Amino acid sequence: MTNAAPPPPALRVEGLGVRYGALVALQDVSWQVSPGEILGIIGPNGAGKSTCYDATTHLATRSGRVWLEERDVTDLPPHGLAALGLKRAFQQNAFFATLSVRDNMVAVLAREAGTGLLPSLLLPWREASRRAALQNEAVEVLERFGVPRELHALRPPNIPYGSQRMLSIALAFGRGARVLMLDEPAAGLGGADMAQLATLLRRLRAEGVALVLIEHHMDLVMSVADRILVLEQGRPLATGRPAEIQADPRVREAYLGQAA
Ligand SMILES: Nc1ncnc2c1ncn2[C@@H]1O[C@H](COP(=O)(O)OP(=O)(O)OP(=O)(O)O)[C@@H](O)[C@H]1O
Repeated sequence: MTNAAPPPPALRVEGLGVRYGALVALQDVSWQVSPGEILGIIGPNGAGKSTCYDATTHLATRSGRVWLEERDVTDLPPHGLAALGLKRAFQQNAFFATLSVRDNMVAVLAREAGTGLLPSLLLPWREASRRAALQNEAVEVLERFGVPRELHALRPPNIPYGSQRMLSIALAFGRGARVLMLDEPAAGLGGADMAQLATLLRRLRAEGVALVLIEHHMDLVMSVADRILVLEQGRPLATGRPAEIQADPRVREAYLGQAA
């Protein structure tokens, strides 16, 4: 038997720290997530979960280092990280409210496909076939993320809330992600939508995507996550498998007890 080295994590962060003036919002936070793994990040309100995302995706001024696979990407800007496959969906839905669901998706796919304006102007027939291909791709991605075809011509504010959340994730994923970071995707979702979300997360994991999930909805995070990191007051409190986290008295005191 050979002792093959384990594959590198899809994303690794080390010693992340963020200050807002005198407030230390995040201090010495390290974690990693592998391809085909779901890491849950939980903690009480104000524990630093979203700040941890901002630090990872370089939306905040921070200390520490970030590696995507084996590449040190600490100094890359957020769009540079996204171009390498580190994608993030935000807590608030963010759409172009005046475009249809499908055209929102087309806009993301077109940006990622990155064809310049000049070829479009000089070769209009090529532009028409490119648009048709993007529209087909948009329909495929939307259906894959559980946004049914009958909603594609509507504007996002006019579709059911559960579909809006799935659309947000589809828009973040775009043409693909190595690492997908979701910030409270289950917020406001009811039973059937929650089940659909859990199925989607498991499917993406099975496809090899590394998922990071900030979530207050304990049933969801405990049922889908492979490992959980608990933050409290900007610091790591515990990491482990869901059952270990649920049994940890420090966590129960800091968070689960409070949530009960
Ligand atoms: N832009 C900012 N300027 C100043 N303080 C901030 C800023 N963003 C976050 N904070 C503070 O940093 C701390 C961590 O906030 P953060 O939003 O990361 O917590 P959280 O764990 O995501 O909370 P929640 O579960 O309520 O979303 C809080 O004390 C918050 O008030």
